[in-house]
Amino acid sequence: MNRVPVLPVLAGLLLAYLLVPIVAFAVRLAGAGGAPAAPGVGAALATSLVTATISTAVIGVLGIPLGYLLARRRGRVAAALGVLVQLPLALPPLISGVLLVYLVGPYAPLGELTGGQLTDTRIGIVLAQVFVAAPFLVVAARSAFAAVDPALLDVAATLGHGRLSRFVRVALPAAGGGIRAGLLLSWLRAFGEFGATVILAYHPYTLPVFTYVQFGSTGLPATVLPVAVALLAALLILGAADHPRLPRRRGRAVLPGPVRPNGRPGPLVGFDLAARVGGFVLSVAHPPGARTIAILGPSGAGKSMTLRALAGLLPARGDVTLTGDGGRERLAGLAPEHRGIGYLPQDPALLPQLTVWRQVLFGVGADPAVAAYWLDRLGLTELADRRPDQLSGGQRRRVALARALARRPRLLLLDEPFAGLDTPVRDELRHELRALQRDTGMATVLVTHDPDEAALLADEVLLLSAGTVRQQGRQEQVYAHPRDPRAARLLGIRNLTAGTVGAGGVLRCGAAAVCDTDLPAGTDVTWCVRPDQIVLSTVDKSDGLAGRVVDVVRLAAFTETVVELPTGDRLTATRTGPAPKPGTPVRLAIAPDAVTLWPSAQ
Ligand SMILES: Nc1ncnc2c1ncn2[C@@H]1O[C@H](COP(=O)(O)OP(=O)(O)OP(=O)(O)O)[C@@H](O)[C@H]1O
Repeated sequence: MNRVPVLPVLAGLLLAYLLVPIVAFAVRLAGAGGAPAAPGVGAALATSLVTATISTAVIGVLGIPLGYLLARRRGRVAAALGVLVQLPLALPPLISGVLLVYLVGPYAPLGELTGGQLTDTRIGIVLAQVFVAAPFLVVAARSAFAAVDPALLDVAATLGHGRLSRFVRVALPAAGGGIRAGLLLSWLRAFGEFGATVILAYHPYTLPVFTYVQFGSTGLPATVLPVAVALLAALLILGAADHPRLPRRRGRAVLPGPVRPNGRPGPLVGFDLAARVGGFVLSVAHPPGARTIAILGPSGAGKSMTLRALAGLLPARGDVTLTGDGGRERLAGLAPEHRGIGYLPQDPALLPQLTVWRQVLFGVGADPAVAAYWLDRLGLTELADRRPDQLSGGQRRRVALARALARRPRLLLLDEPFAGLDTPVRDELRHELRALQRDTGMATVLVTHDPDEAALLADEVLLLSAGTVRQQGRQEQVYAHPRDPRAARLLGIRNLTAGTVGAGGVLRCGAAAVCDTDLPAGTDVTWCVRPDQIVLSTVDKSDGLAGRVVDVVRLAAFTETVVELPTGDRLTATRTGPAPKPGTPVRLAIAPDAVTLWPSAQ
């Protein structure tokens, strides 16, 4: 049995219902050999075209900012306003007209003030059309602005763009498609407006009012011409709006000679910040003494929030200080556009409509010669005329970096800048950033999950967990002496093993002594040793920890050998030479001073 194609049938039914009256009208018109004359139809059409266009302009100028603000604001007031602006859509237009009489009618204050000019004039028609048609634009603009990636606006702020500039240069182009659709709907609604207009401005006739008058006085035949004119005008406008927009042709970017920015060392960074977002409380501090800081921590620890607070994008109590040649500068209270801080969020947040070259010049005060230098340095010069959708992930991140650097920021904030990139690109970019830090002395705060990346790119490490600092200090110091097992885990330190201090303060693992401690016997501890500090041997020795190889992982530069001890604990040792096969009995020698231990109470 053939199944009925349900969806096409349903869609076809509605389509037929929408189109058949128009087709029937066209057939009738053709059969009659034209439409009888309708004196005044030209003037009515002109009135409708002019007033609909003026109304749409008014709606655009006022409604686009309203849609933007409604999309950006949260809370009950914004939600209530969002509902209220849609009210004219729900009201019968006649009632909208009656309501408007209370505002602009001849006996209302505004009507009296203007000598009755607001009714039965073209102004009256525009007022009626704006009231009824504005919600179409506001609703469309609001959802278009709500869909704009907030990271675009954040980055624009850190690139020096104030509120108005962010609206005009970032939000408007990004929401352009939705706004255009809203403006078209508003125009069409204004063009076809009848109910409110008939109450507020019966004269001069608009096309719908003219048609109604013709129908009432002479009957259906007299409406043929106005109906034909209205259909033609609406079709022409719809056709023009649907016309594919030709891509703007731009010449190739002409880059100036690159100029290397001066290499003055950046400021020392310090901060003491507290913020609350929803139920999450952030409290982070770092004394001003470092130029390159890495923030490490598990997912959800508050790392990105810390960067946003540093950039001024997240309201926070406390202060950020930059200490340089000119003394100590406090940033508290400064808007992000005035902080002079470069910010790279997890997403590169490139503006979709701009080429690479325009992208790197987007920052306020970006120096073209310096921008050309960074494009060259980051291998992007050949890509200067491409748009973001024509770039790879690594290239996009490079562009975002060049864009931030073209403004010569005092401090660069990087939120997991290399996450998701493949290993060669990640390594290349990491080393590029390290070279950049070395060459320019630029201050950076880097958020990362990767302890190796932190070690490569920062002198200081800040370990964050659940919104608070667990440990902070010089990178080598923190790596050598994690404060507790949790900090060790955050640093990616392996070989964390539980044990108990034995007689004479000796820590044993099974029968073998690991190291001496000054702890009383019976103290439970967690101890660790770095994999590269374990010497693994297969010769039959009596000293060291006996165990059996359970796994061998051959990495590019070395081999990891996982050894299971008689206690069931597993230790990993790294070596560069060949590794014993799984199952081989081995001995592990550990220098006592390579062991770090923490009493379990910590
Ligand atoms: N708008 C919000 N409302 C409520 N809680 C939020 C909001 N934004 C973030 N959070 C919470 O704040 C905490 C910190 O978020 P943050 O983005 O700083 O984490 P993170 O350390 O950068 O994590 P990741 O490494 O996964 O990016 C998280 O627990 C998150 O769920």
